[in-house]
Amino acid sequence: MSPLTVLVLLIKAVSFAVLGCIAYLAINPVNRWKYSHIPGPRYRAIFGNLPEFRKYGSHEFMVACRAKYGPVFKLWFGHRVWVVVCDPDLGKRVNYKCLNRPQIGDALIRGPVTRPENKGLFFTRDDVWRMVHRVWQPAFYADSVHACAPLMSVTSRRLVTRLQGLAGEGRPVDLWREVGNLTMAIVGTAAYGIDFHTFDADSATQQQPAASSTSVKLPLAAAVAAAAAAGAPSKAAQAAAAASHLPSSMHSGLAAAHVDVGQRAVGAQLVSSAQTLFASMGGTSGSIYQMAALLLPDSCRPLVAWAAHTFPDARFTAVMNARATVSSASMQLVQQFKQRQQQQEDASASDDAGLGGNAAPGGRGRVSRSGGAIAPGSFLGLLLAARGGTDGHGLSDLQMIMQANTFTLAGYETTANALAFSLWCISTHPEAEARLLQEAAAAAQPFHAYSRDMEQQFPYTCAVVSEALRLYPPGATTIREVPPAGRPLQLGGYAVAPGSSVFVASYVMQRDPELWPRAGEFLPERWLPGNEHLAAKNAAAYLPFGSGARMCIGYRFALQEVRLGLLELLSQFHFEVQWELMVPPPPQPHQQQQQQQGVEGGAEAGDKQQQQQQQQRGSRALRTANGFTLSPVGGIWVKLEPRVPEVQPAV
Ligand code: HEM
Repeated sequence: MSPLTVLVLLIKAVSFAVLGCIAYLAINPVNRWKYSHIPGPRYRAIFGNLPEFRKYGSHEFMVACRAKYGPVFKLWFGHRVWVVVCDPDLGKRVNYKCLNRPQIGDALIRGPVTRPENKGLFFTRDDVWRMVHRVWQPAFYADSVHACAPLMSVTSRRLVTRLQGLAGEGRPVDLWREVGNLTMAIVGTAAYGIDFHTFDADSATQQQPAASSTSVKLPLAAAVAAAAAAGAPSKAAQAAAAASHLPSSMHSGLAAAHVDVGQRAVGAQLVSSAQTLFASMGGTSGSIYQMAALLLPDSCRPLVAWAAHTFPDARFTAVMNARATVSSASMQLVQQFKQRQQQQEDASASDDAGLGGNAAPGGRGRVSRSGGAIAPGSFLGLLLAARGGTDGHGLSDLQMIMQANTFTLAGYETTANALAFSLWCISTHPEAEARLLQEAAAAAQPFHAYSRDMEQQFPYTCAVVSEALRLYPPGATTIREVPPAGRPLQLGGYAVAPGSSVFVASYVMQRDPELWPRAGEFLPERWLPGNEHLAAKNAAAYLPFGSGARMCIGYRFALQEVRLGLLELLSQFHFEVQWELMVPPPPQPHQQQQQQQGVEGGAEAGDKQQQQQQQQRGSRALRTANGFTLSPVGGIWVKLEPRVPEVQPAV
């Protein structure tokens, strides 16, 4: 055979292989057959239901699918199938029966962080999850959380001071971003005992209204050049480099050159990086590579990861930089903590026994443990004291960094969204605002003094938060994987195959008119005694923090933070929503159908007027996107109106 013939044969073979792959992806025979018994929208090659997710948001598209297909249906995310459950009892079954989440968050990650023992709590599985969960738990015992109440109030008041300054300038502010500065500051003090300086005028994240808010300022652009010239990396730098997928020399440079947890700029860097990471994790928003990794079968992931790391686009680079920033900060926190620990051990070796090796707030002194609870700022002490790492002794630097990353990110985004949504609900419901103010005014300050009995002392405030979390759950779905080695999971008459990804659609259930009286209305009263007629018809229809063993570990902490933040902020300001700066919601699938029917059927003038009114009301709604979390699109723009005590509304 001549070389030319071999070449031609080779080209033909490769062409056939490529065409075969494309045909396989387009037809997707295995998944279509495997899930053919479950109802849902028709399969569309390559993209699946991605266009609908982009147009309406996956959460609103699920609402429409629930109405059309019933409580169990499937959706197509490219090649992949999601089985979606919108029934409270079935949802509970999924969350309680399945322990693990599918590995959907880290499609392009390479290196040691992909090892099961190095994942953050959210993505750990099986025995590693059990070990890591046990390590985290004391930080969220009731006593540990109550101990954080004063610093939550004090930090909220620092935001009040910042907002007072901004109010003087008279320009609108994005409340969502402002409360993001607050929740990141609380992570700093409550978890690490460190002031991240998120409120400093020269540090706090600057905001622009919707049109320009999509551009992300990269905090590391300047540092990368310096990083490249960095010297030999430390062990912890190598660990952090692995966590962020940058060469360790570069990472050690990043740590030295740019991210310094002792510096005032760190707060803005962390907030900006967290925003970049969450914005990219939605599946419909990240880089082209992230999208491809989610749409294509698992077998294509190594190829996509190779392409992403070899020819990174701007968004992928931004995500990598953001990961580097967060990991670099965690790395320094761990290093500093260990140094302080060592100094303390040297200074008082005789005190060591029985104290558990934790640091007090800010790393000064020792933590007092009562009933297993820990003092604020001691999270790293828990990690350091942990046993059960890979060598059976303790957690490695990389494991500690990954857990710290998870605390920082999980503690920032969801809580910021929950507080922003609560403030938005109150700002658009004056009667609820008046009632909340009345409750706040009746209590002696400081609010945090009541942290142990918030529900007795501030029932209406707590009801507002519960109702905001019902309408706008930052975790709009919980996700589980049917155990790959087990039997199919029976869900409402459908056998769901082992290894399937199942989404429990909290957002859909929490707004379902069959499950909630006056489901679409913001009615805090439904959470108060005497209003049982407004309560959920099935308690399992409410799961803003998930359910089962994998439910949110930080729920108590988050509720306390949001309630105190709400009281502190609302006692000082009325927030006037700036509608002209808000991004209007798109027509929803069901509304669009109704409109089309109206036009085709030659609707009367009265109907048109009604439609217009509906549209106007719709444009006064809040546009949300469901990425990794549910968040307000383009922010929540308000004018700050400081309250003057004598004009506080009387009820
Ligand atoms: C209002 C704020 C918050 C909301 C709405 C929220 C919601 C959720 C939801 C829905 C889940 C998944 C539960 C499931 O799959 O059943 C979750 C898990 C988790 N949350 Fe939160 N969360 C909030 C605040 C926090 C805070 C402050 C932290 C603290 C660092 C935190 C840390 C975590 C972690 C580590 C997990 C994974 C737990 C595990 O898998 O064992 N969350 N959260």
